[in-house]
Amino acid sequence: MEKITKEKVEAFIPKRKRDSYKGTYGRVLFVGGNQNMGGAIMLSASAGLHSGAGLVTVATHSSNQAALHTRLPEAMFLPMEDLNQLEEKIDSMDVIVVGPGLGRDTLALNVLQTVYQTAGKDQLVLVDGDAIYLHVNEKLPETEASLIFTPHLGEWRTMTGLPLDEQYLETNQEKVKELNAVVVLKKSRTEVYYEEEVWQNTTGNPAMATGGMGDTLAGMIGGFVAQFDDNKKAVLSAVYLHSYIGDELAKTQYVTLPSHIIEKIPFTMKEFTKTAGKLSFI
Ligand SMILES: NC(=O)C1=CN([C@@H]2O[C@H](COP(=O)(O)OP(=O)(O)OC[C@H]3O[C@@H](n4cnc5c(N)ncnc54)[C@H](OP(=O)(O)O)[C@@H]3O)[C@@H](O)[C@H]2O)[C@@H](O)CC1
Ligand SMILES: Nc1ncnc2c1ncn2[C@@H]1O[C@H](COP(=O)(O)OP(=O)(O)O)[C@@H](O)[C@H]1O
Ligand SMILES: [Mg+2]
Repeated sequence: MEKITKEKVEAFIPKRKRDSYKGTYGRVLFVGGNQNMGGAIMLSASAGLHSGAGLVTVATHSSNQAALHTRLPEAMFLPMEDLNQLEEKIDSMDVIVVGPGLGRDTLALNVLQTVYQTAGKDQLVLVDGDAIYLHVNEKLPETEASLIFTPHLGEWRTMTGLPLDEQYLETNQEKVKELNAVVVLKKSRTEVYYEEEVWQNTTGNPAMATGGMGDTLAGMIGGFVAQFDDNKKAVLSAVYLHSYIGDELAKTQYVTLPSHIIEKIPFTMKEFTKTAGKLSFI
């Protein structure tokens, strides 16, 4: 098992190109947030934007529209209930993050079915939160898209049937192979199962144990894969930076809110490119 370290992540984060524009940094669609959990998808989308995604659209329940526009004017809105609009939008996206606060009802299932059916082989779908639950418990069409799952230990138990005390590296690897996907197994030292490789995070702390923290990580991963050339480097960097920021904040904060992490993402990315205090592009 390889460790994700600061030195590696410093080398992974790309410098922005002088001749670039928002389209260069990816189009990301965030899908989730029912009437009770709009905050989950807003945190996720906010994390994606603060991570550098060029264009962010949020497909969420209509009741969340005003809150989304108030909290995150940079994001575009799409009513999640309109499956035709959702299908049309998916076509032009690079990355789709689905699941935070999605719920588990019929609408949620229809939304996830639409995402799986519509996403193509050049697209990447990150499956988190309630979308993991639905993936395991409901009948869904095969998708052509590449998949990243981001389960916490409870969700991984649901996905694999493995009780916590049987979740060894080897048993996990077998399950990952069956899934044919990348798995980010979230815990105090998060593990990334990427093809044959397993990476272990070296940052993170219990001040981060706050609702919405995983939604935030999903958004960071979505934002990073949309703009990095290499998906593996993107996933590893997001996992590391999310918890690195958590560790920095925990030096002065007893508890860390997801929105505190989100605010720090652009500053920490700048620090990691070792160009702090300079306007440095390539
Ligand atoms: N502001 C918002 O809108 C927010 C919305 N949110 C949204 O809520 C939705 C449901 O997500 P969820 O993770 O809360 O519930 P669920 O899938 O039922 O899993 C719980 C089960 O797993 C277990 N378990 C959990 N962690 C574990 C661990 N580390 N190690 C071991 N076990 C662990 C846990 O165990 P227990 O706590 O009972 O001991 C229980 O059995 C999702 O869409 C999410 O995005 C939240 O993000 C909050 C903020
Ligand atoms: N004790 C801890 N040490 C390190 N990281 C933690 C700890 N508790 C929670 N986290 C991190 O917080 C996130 C929790 O994810 P998740 O349970 O999906 O949150 P939510 O669904 O509420 O957004 C994960 O990234 C996990 O690694
Ligand atoms: Mg979660």
